[in-house]
Amino acid sequence: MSLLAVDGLSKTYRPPGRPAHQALADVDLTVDKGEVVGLVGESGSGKSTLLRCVMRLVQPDSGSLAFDGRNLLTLGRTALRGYRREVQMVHQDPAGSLNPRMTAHQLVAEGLLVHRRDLPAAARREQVAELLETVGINPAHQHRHPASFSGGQLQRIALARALAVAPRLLVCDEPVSALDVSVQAQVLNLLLDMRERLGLSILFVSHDLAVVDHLCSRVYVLRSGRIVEEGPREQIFTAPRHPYTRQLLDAVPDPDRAPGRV
Ligand SMILES: Nc1ncnc2c1ncn2[C@@H]1O[C@H](COP(=O)(O)OP(=O)(O)OP(=O)(O)O)[C@@H](O)[C@H]1O
Repeated sequence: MSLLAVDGLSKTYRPPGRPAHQALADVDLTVDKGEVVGLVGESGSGKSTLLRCVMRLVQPDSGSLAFDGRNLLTLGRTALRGYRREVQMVHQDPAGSLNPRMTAHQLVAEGLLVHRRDLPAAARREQVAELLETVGINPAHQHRHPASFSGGQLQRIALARALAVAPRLLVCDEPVSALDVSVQAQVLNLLLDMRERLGLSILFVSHDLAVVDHLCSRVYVLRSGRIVEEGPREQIFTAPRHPYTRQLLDAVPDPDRAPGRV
C-alpha cells in the first residue's frame, strides 16, 4: 500500500468575477514508503494546487486522497491535527516562511511544543540542539534570528523544524530554487541523507529537472493540470515518451555547452 495515494483528483478555481480555471484534472499520483517522488511542470501547471490539496489546505472538487490507507477528505479535526504532524512541508522561500522575530531555537521547538506537549523542557532543548546539529547548523547559533543566517542555512533550519515532529512524508515545494547552485547541492544531499537515516518519504516539486534528476527515483510530469507522463527517473530522463517531457528536457541548460566551455 502506498503511503500517499492521490486518485482522480480535480480542482477548478472559480474566482468571483473571473473565468473559472481548472487547475487539476483527474490526477493520479502515489508516494511509497521511503520513496522520493518528483513532480515537475512549468509555472501554472498546477503543482502548488496539488500540494495544497495534499496538505488539506485546498478542497478538491472530486477524487480521493489517502494517507497510509486513511481517507484524508473525511478526517475530523483531531485526526487532521495528527495528519499535519505526519506530513510536513518545506517551502520555496525560507526567509519568507520563517517568522523573523523567532530565534532558530524557537522555530525548531515550535512543532515540538504543539505536537509533543509531553516532552519536558530540558529534553526539548536537547532535541532542538540535536536537530540543528543534524542539519549542519551550529547549536551555538540557535539564539540568532533568521536575518543573521544565509538562505542555505535558513532552509536547513526549515528542514530541522519540519523534522522536529518526526514526519513520515516531507512535501517540498521548490525548496532549493531560491538558493545558489552550490548551496542547492548541499540541501539536496541533506534531504537524501534524511531519507536514508529516517526512512522518510518525499514528494518533491520543482520546475528544475536537473534537481529532480539528482534526487528522485520516480517522476510525474504535470501539464495544464494533467499528468502527461510518469515513470522511473531513468526512463523520464533518457527515454521520455511525451513530447512535453522532451520539451522540458530540451530546456535544461547543458553545462558542457555553457558559454566559455570548449
Ligand atoms: N486561488 C486561486 N484562484 C484562482 N486561480 C488560481 C488560484 N490558485 C492558483 N490558480 C491558478 O491555477 C493554475 C495553477 O496554479 P498553481 O499555483 O497550482 O501552479 P504551479 O504549477 O504551482 O505554478 P508556480 O510554479 O508558478 O507556482 C494557475 O493558472 C493559477 O493562476
